[in-house]
Amino acid sequence: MPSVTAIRSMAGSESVTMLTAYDAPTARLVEEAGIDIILVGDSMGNAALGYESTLPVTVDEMASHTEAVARATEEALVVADMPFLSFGVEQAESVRNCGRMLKEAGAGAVKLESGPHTVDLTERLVQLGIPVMAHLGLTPQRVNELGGYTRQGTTEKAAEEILDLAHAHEDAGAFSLVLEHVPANLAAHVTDELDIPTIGIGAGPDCDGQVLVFHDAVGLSESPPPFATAFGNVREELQHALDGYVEAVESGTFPAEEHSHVEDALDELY
Ligand SMILES: Nc1nc(=O)c2c([nH]1)NC[C@@H]1CN(c3ccc(C(=O)N[C@@H](CCC(=O)O)C(=O)O)cc3)CN21
Ligand SMILES: CC(C)C(=O)C(=O)O
Ligand SMILES: [Mg+2]
Repeated sequence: MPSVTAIRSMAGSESVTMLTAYDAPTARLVEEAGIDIILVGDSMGNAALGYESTLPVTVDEMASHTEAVARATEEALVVADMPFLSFGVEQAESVRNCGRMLKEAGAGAVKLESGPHTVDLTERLVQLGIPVMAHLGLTPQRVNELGGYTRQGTTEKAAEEILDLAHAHEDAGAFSLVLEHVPANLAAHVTDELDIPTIGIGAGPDCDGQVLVFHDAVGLSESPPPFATAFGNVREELQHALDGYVEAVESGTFPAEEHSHVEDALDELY
């Protein structure tokens, strides 16, 4: 795994690449592509577990999927995305939940959807040896408060708040910062101001790195966010394969002779 120190040192020089993965075979593919960081995102709530949002994802689910990803990963840094209310209620409980991801699940760091309430927690986690990736801008766990997945930091006041919180989390010891669905000029400014790398999603081209949800990036999502780009059409490929399977079974062309074994010893009997 690249250390979080290696990731931190990429700020301003190399591009940091990050993608989500929620299972072992996906993690293997993502790693083979040379991705720096694999995020076991709580987006698995909607992308893989069939929930409407990320809110129902549990600590046990995150630990289980992080374990699967970590087992399949050798080179990339594995980051566990802490689910809604797994942190922030009480500090001791937050620390234990985050600690589990390193101690039991094999992650190298955790990500917290950040706000004024995560500054002290970030500092405490870093003190204990739990590296923290911060996340500002659109924080989807606040969807009920926000009323939708809308662009954040669009007024001077909101932009200043994001900049201040970015500084506060860097000072608290976060090793990197995700900026989600914010204006490109704000993201560029935050990137300029911080020493730690910024990793953008819907935040323009001037962050130190980029992240996307795997399903969006490969063209598997039915309704990807407007800021995502599909670099392939995996959904169509899968549909084609599945249609082919159904067709072959129904028409009797699968299994063919080469997929079957006739046992000579049984030939006389049956
Ligand atoms: N597959 C997937 N990709 C993601 O990037 C992602 C998830 N899932 N789940 C958690 C959050 C939710 N995200 C989203 C989802 C929708 C919009 C979106 O459609 N935004 C529109 C409409 C906003 C509104 O009015 O509600 C926009 O124009 O901003 C943005 C980010 C990003 N995250
Ligand atoms: C999109 C990234 C940043 C995320 O938080 C997730 O996948 O859950
Ligand atoms: Mg997330």
